[in-house]
Amino acid sequence: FSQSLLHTIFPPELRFASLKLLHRLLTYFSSYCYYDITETDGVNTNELYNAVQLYLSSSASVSASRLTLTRSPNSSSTTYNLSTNDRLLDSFHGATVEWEHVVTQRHSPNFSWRPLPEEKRAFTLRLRKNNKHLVLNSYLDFITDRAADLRRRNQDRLLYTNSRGGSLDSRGHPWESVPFKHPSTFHTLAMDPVKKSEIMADLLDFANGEAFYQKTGRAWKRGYLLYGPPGTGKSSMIAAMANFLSYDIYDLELTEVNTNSELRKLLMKTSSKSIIVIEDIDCSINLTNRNKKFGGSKNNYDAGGGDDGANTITLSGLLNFTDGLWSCCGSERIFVFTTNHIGKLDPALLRSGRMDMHIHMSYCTFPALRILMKNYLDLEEGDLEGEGFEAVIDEAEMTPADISEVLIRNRRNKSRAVVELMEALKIRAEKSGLKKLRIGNVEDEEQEKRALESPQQLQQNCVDDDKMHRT
Ligand SMILES: Nc1ncnc2c1ncn2[C@@H]1O[C@H](COP(=O)(O)OP(=O)(O)OP(=O)(O)O)[C@@H](O)[C@H]1O
Ligand SMILES: [Mg+2]
Repeated sequence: FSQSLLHTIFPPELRFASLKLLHRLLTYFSSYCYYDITETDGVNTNELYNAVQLYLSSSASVSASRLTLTRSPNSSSTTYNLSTNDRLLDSFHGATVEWEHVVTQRHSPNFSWRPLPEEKRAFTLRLRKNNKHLVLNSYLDFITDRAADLRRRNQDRLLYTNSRGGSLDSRGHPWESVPFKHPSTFHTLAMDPVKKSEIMADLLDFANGEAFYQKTGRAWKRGYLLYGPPGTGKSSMIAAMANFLSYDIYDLELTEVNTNSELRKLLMKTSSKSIIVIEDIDCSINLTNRNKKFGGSKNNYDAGGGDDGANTITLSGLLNFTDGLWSCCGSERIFVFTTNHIGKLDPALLRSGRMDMHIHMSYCTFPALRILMKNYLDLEEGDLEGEGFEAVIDEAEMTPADISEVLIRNRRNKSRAVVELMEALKIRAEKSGLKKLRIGNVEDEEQEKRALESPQQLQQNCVDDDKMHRT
């Protein structure tokens, strides 16, 4: 009505100015004030938007009349969202507020640095002016806490990966995510119980240690290095950690990252309460020389700090990622590196304070075997006594993965499982005993042999040796 009135009264050049004035007047006399919480601030995603969305989805499921329901692929939880431009009333400490979900089409600019989403989304919060102090202080904090709580309790945790190789999705995220549903827990993890409870206590200490980290001036993060042969449960351990603390996992594929600055950007886009994982760190990139640029020319040396202009990723870039100023954007982060060969790693990665805990995932030990037997076959401690497992298990050097293979195969017949496992262990123990014996003897006998044997015989021995090693 006012608009058409304006059109008739004012000449075109004054219309815009008078419209603005009218709007101001209306705002001035209105008893409400409005807060827009947009999905992005132009560059970064707005955490508050996500928090409001989650918070409203919990109360929306009961009180709103029209909702948008979504379920992402593989997820087991439904998300309720306010439909486009729909409203919802909420009350906080006796004050009533109104939320509206505003979605508008974006007029795409002719030129943009990166793809922008087609729609602009925002929540608008309307409340009475005299309740303003409530919102600015406690209501928004309340929503953020509540959302974090909800996320942890009923939403699937997420497994993120940077497999897209540096390109961003339509919302500007470098990470892709799927719901994380790995069933591994500390209960199912077969390892020395004492070491296991040490790790669990360490994790709990970390998660509850905000005040401690604050007091000591340390960034609230922790690093674990898991090392050991393949199939000893390094990946299972990471899943167990995530399930234990209810953290999200960021699985960082280093080979997909081209520059140090890309690495930094990836880090900036991780959320708190998360585990950042780099698997097989010795294989991802050649991390032997701290100063050398990988893939770049050999004469090219990095000054030591993270070099932005470089087209390659360096060890110092990686160290800055875990350790430098950037590592504490956000908080409550756990870094986990895994490797099969700890000897191949640069000492810079191993020095104290960098990776707080080095965890050796060893071949299956007797206490670990007991856990596997209990989980796979429901055999109690007493059932294993007198079977003689203790005598061979350490010698056999079988991984928990190998052992669980045997147990799965025979899970319907417990006694056969025990017998078959015993056989397998004995064979392996014999072999590894033989191997050790040979290695021990090789040095003493080598010269003697050389003197006695013909060149052909010597060659044959080498082939046999090689086969033995491979088996
Ligand atoms: N300690 C363990 N406790 C229980 N199960 C285990 C353990 N170690 C291995 N397994 C079983 O073996 C499989 C392989 O283990 P996992 O992927 O965790 O090994 P890994 O150490 O990460 O190996 P890689 O070095 O090859 O990545 C798992 O699916 C799991 O079922
Ligand atoms: Mg693994």
